[in-house]
Formats: sequence, structure tokens, C-alpha cells
Amino acid sequence: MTQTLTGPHTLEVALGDRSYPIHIGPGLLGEPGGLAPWLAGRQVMIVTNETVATLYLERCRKALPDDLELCELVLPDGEATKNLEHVSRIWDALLEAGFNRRCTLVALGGGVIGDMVGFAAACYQRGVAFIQVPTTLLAQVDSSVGGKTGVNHPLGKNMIGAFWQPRAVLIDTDTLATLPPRELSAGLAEVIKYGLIRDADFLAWLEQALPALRDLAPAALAHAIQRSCALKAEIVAEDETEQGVRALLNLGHTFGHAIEAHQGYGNWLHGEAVGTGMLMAAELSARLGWLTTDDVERVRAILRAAGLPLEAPAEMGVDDFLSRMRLDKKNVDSRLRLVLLPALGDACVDDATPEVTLATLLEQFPRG
Ligand SMILES: NC(=O)c1ccc[n+]([C@@H]2O[C@H](COP(=O)([O-])OP(=O)(O)OC[C@H]3O[C@@H](n4cnc5c(N)ncnc54)[C@H](O)[C@@H]3O)[C@@H](O)[C@H]2O)c1
Ligand SMILES: O=C(O)C(=O)C[C@@H](O)[C@H](O)[C@H](O)COP(=O)(O)O
Ligand SMILES: [Zn+2]
Repeated sequence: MTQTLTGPHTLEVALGDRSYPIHIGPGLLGEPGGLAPWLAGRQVMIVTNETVATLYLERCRKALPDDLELCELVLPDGEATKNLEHVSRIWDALLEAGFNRRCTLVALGGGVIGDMVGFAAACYQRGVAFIQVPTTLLAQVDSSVGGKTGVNHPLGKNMIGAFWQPRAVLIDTDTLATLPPRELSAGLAEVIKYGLIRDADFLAWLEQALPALRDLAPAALAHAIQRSCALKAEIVAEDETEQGVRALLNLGHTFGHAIEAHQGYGNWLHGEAVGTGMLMAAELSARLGWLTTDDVERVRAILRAAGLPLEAPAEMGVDDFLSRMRLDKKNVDSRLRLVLLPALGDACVDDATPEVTLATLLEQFPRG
């Protein structure tokens, strides 16, 4: 597979009159007025968190025109803040500023900020414009694209939310220079996911590119981000509200969301839980006679090379998994629907996994 250049690159999420661009490249946030084309009016609020504000708020201000009614809201950091209380703080700030339906929210940060700001935008005065400016690898390859917005509930991940598309996604790849290695690995889990569900060539490329990606090599990162966004944009354009193929983007998430909720949001990073969940899905696929043991070892090796955990939490028993998994949003009536792998590079949704096979996998999967 040929690598694309590191310079600016634009993709489109094709959704008719709600289509929007994904701009990818180094230094995009530094371009004066670069966010101007997607503003709905003069009222603009940048929402970010304490960590990202210190690093990138000034740059984001510069990407906006001068003649605005500009407000800034800096929320606390962390997955544990992804709840209605913090979304309410966004609504409070919008009302206190007197913002109307022609306002625009700018989500500057990782997936937590993006999901909350998108949900705040979806509900404020029944829907206002928002722009995604993702600053983590995970947000750049996944959460900023596709319009899934929302918050967690103590009983389940992303249980309250809405589909609400951004007006644009601006990915400044320079922001990854400050990302802690653990967060980079978490983002790589979602990158690997695309290879596993839809693109065996990309998976093979990743197997050799992981050291370069972990070293933040610009060409490798640019290719990983562009290919991930292209695959996600294609799936979202086909199935915006997850009636069919979009569910494949949930590979590893039925297990992963159970881990995140059980462990208390933030103790396991989303990408870490998804990585372990993908290994569980691969093991289950092998038990159903689909993947070979060599395939499972390839999955284990690529996750290890990405620096992701390969064992489930020690204190999580079979019932801890099953009770959380029974609340999964993909389920129909009381039937579990799991994303599994008939082959590497090909995924399906399965609702016929025998309970005993699943329970045995959950029982025997390594704990750390
Ligand atoms: N909507 C979707 O389609 C979708 C897809 C995948 C994940 N998600 C959600 O995204 C969330 C995870 O996102 P995340 O992994 O970005 O986590 P995050 O938003 O918590 O960000 C991770 C950490 O990195 C910090 N950070 C952000 N940018 C930085 C930078 N450039 N330099 C240094 N530090 C930086 C943040 O402050 C935070 O501490 C989860 O809630 C998950 O459910 C949503
Ligand atoms: O965009 C999607 O669709 C996804 O499933 C992407 C996932 O990586 C992401 O974690 C998403 O938030 C999970 O959605 P959920 O519907 O399972 O909460
Ligand atoms: Zn995810």
C-alpha cells in the first residue's frame, strides 16, 4: 500500500445537504481565520478542557475571525466528566451569553469534549451548528467523524445521546506532538479496528508501521489518519444512524464498554478497553470456527505492538461482563448482538452465538 503525503488532505462525509469536510494536515489550527467558512453566525463558543486549553486554546482563537461575539468555556478533564452535569454547564454558558440558534460551538479536545459538545449542540434550542477540532489520535480517527454524540450513564456507556453531525472536522496533526504515549496507544486501538473490520491491506500495513506510528513519524501518522477517516466516512455515508453496516464500527465495544463501566469511567481508557474487547471478539470468532489460531495470534501481536493491554480486569467475573453486555445498544429484545470476525478484514454482526460459548470465553479469557 502506498503512503499518501503528509501535507493537507481533505475528505468528505457524504450526507446530502448535511455533507461536511474533514481537513487533515499539520498546522491547520495555526491558519488565521481557518475556521471561518463553517460558522453559522457571529456568536461562537469554544468549549475545551483544562489540559487542552493550556496547549491549544490560543491557537484555536487565531483560527477564528476577529469580529465575533466569542465565548470560551473550559471544563475539567476526564472521562468521568462525560455526563449531563457537564453538558448542562455548556447550556448554562450559552444562555448566559445570550446565544441564539445561529451560534456555533467549537469542540476543541479529545473524544470526551467532542461527544459532549456535539450533544450540547444537538439539544440547544433544538439544534445548533458545531465544528469538531479533535486533538487526540482517537478523536482524529474516530470520534470527531460521524455524528455520534452523547454522555455516559453510571449503568452504561454513551447511553444518553443523539446523532448530530458537525459542520466540519479540522484535524491539526501537529497537536499529537503533546499527546501522552498511553493516549496514543488508545487511539491506535480504533485505527487497528478499521483494518480488522474492513481493510486487510491496511491491517498488514499497520503491522509493520506500528513502531513508526508510536514514534509519531509524520508520514505514517498522516496515512493512518487519512485511511481511518476515509473508512469511517464511507461507512457513515452508507448508514448514518446504525441500521446496518455502521454497527461494525462497534467491534470490541460490547466487551470494552462493559469494562469501562465496571471499572469506573476513566480507569481504563476507551481505546484500551476496545483493544482488549477486540481480542475477546477475535477469540470468540475462533471458538465459532471462523478465525484460525494464527489469526488470533496476529490480533494479539498487533495489539501488543500498539502498547495495549491484552488481559481483562482481574476483578471482572463472567456475570459482571454479561450483565453490562445485556444493556448494549445493539441488542434487539433480549438477544445479544456481537460484532465478530469471519476473517481478518471482514466483520459481521452475530446474534446466534451460543450463550455457553460466550460464557466459556468470558471465563477462560486471561485476567491481569
Ligand atoms: N462519537 C464517537 O463516534 C466516538 C468514537 C470513539 C470514542 N468516542 C468517545 O471518545 C472518548 C475517548 O476520547 P479520547 O481518547 O480522545 O479521550 P479524552 O477526550 O479523555 O482525551 C484523552 C486525554 O488527552 C488529553 N488531551 C487531548 N488532546 C491532547 C493533546 N493534543 N495533547 C495532550 N493531551 C491531550 C485530554 O485532556 C485527556 O486527558 C470516550 O468517551 C469514547 O466513548 C466516541
Ligand atoms: O461511530 C460509530 O458508530 C462507532 O461505533 C465508533 C465507536 O468507536 C465509538 O466508541 C462509539 O461512540 C460507540 O458508539 P455506541 O453506539 O456503541 O455507544
Ligand atoms: Zn470506540
